Amino acid sequence: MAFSLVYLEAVEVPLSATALELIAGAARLGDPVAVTNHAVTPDVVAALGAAGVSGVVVPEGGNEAAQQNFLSFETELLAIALSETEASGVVLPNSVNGKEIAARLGAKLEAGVITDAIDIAADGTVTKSVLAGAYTTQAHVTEGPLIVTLKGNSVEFVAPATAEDPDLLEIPVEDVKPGARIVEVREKAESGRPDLTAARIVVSGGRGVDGDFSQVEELADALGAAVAASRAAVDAGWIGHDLQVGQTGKTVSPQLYVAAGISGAIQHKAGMQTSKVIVAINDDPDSPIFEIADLGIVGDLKNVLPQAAAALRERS
Ligand SMILES: Cc1cc2nc3c(=O)[nH]c(=O)nc-3n(C[C@H](O)[C@H](O)[C@H](O)COP(=O)(O)OP(=O)(O)OC[C@H]3O[C@@H](n4cnc5c(N)ncnc54)[C@H](O)[C@@H]3O)c2cc1C
Repeated sequence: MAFSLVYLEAVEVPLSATALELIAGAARLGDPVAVTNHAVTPDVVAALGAAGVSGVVVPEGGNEAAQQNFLSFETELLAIALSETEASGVVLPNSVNGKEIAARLGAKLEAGVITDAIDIAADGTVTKSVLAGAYTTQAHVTEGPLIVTLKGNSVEFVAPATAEDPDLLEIPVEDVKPGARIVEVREKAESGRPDLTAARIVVSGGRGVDGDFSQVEELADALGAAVAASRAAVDAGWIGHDLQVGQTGKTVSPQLYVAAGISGAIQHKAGMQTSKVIVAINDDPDSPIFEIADLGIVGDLKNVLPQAAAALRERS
């Protein structure tokens, strides 16, 4: 049987559900060989063997270089592991880092990359859920080994009847020349507001805020709510990406979602339409956001938001 690689970001005993699902995904393509960017203990190797992994690849001499190299170290490690094992594909987690490594590896090897996979078939056909789950598509790479990032909870892991006794291969990773260097790490200041995905109330602003989130924040603070945003507001640089709601942002389902100056594009709705009560504030009465709103206020958010915040403060 041909080999496949599975990239594991962290491996410890017991193996996480994510690691086991990734191993199961890789096993569809071949005999799985685990690759990780740090040294592993014998009990980790044994646990990987029990999960059906036939080989474990780690960097020789540890991963000190990995800390400085913005994932080019991991990319290089996987590229060498691919050439050593002649694996038919690499399965990575569908995380930010997993996708970044997949993209770098694809560019380096001129190989096809498929992200957001929910299934992998033995012939390399990959199933993806797209447009906020509205469609399922199947894709096949046409160049190089298959590089795929697999979403969590999509492939079931079944423990093999017999454990493997994996070989541990330490690969020297050289010549990783960083194109950039981290010069300072600053902790983000706490906003004091609830975490967006756990908040019971969310006040969200879109392009309609026109660069000024202060009134959105004022209403959020009067309600004890989290602040969120549409992608238009995030792309304009008015607020951080971590607060984006929607298909390519966070999915929220609070008791109350206030959408101010947001038109209600399908990609935004994908992240908030299961909210219990939706209040929309928009100056265009024909805006699609009103189709899903429980309460619609047609008006300029610059008038509506401060009035709502003042009324709430009077009550408290
Ligand atoms: C692959 C893909 C993924 C995407 N992922 C996301 C995602 O995760 N999240 C997301 O949000 N979008 C996403 N988008 C973008 C999405 O299609 C929309 O472009 C975006 O949601 C629009 O943001 P908006 O509603 O803030 O802006 P607009 O659509 O421009 O709407 C602004 C609204 O504000 C109203 N308005 C203007 N001024 C005022 C005022 N003073 N008072 C009251 N109302 C006012 C306008 O009437 C309008 O309805 C994605 C798009 C693609 C193609």
